[in-house]
Amino acid sequence: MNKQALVEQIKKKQSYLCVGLDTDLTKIPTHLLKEEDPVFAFNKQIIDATAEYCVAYKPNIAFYEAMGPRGWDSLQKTLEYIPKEIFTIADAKRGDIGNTSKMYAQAFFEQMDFDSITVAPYMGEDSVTPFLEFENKWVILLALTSNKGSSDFQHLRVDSEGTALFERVITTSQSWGSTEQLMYVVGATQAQKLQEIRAIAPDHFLLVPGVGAQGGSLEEVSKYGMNKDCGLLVNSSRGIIYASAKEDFAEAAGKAAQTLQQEMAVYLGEIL
Ligand SMILES: O=c1ccn([C@@H]2O[C@H](COP(=O)(O)O)[C@@H](O)[C@H]2O)c(=O)[nH]1
Repeated sequence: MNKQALVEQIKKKQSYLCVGLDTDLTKIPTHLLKEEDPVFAFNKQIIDATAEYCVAYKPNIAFYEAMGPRGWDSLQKTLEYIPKEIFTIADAKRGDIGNTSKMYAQAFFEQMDFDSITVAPYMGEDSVTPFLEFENKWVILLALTSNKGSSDFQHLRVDSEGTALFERVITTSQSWGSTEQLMYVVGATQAQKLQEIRAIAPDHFLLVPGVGAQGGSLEEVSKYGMNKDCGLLVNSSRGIIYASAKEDFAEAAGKAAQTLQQEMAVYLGEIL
């Protein structure tokens, strides 16, 4: 999907919500365990209930890999079920020597037809560029993550001017790909850094996980992170898909997604 189509969806739906499909067999309602593919049965109902409120879905690949071949099958069925106009993110956090990254890129962009993949920047340019060789496919590079451990490396000062490693990741990688194919992950729990990030990356889309279960503020993320195109995809996984553990789980997920979308419409009203 290209940037124009993504921005059009955001305008049309008045939403920059990404629903995280982190489907865990131990957390889904027990009546679904009788289904032939409980994970797909769960995801299907979640997608039906939330599609009108979101512009992206982000299955975290770990939840599917953890189930072995059955998990990959559930992932493929889920991907095929997602409406074509909705942006898809393989949250896989890959990246390796170029020769291997090329294979990861083929797996997620050709075999599975995801629109984007999250990539770790740690191995540098030649580990990232193989993912950038696919038309209308996106790399979402980890910049400043939402977890506590982000302070172990990402905030380290890398020069005498006090530049933080996450800032260097952003400035250096900008020459690897355009704003039409490169986004950055910035955790919602790091909203206080968003103004600094916008100063060095005014035009890139940011994928912002951490609203909901991790306590990030949608208001702060929107206030400091939006750009002229919106420029944000804000993810919530557990806060939406496990809004209820009972038979009404899909209805509850739809309501949780709608609540976030309605708040987003207010913030979007100020710029689009
Ligand atoms: O910095 C990061 C990068 C990725 N994630 C992923 O996003 C979702 C968040 O799930 P919640 O249930 O809404 O907390 C999950 O897949 C993480 O692996 C992140 O949280 N932070």
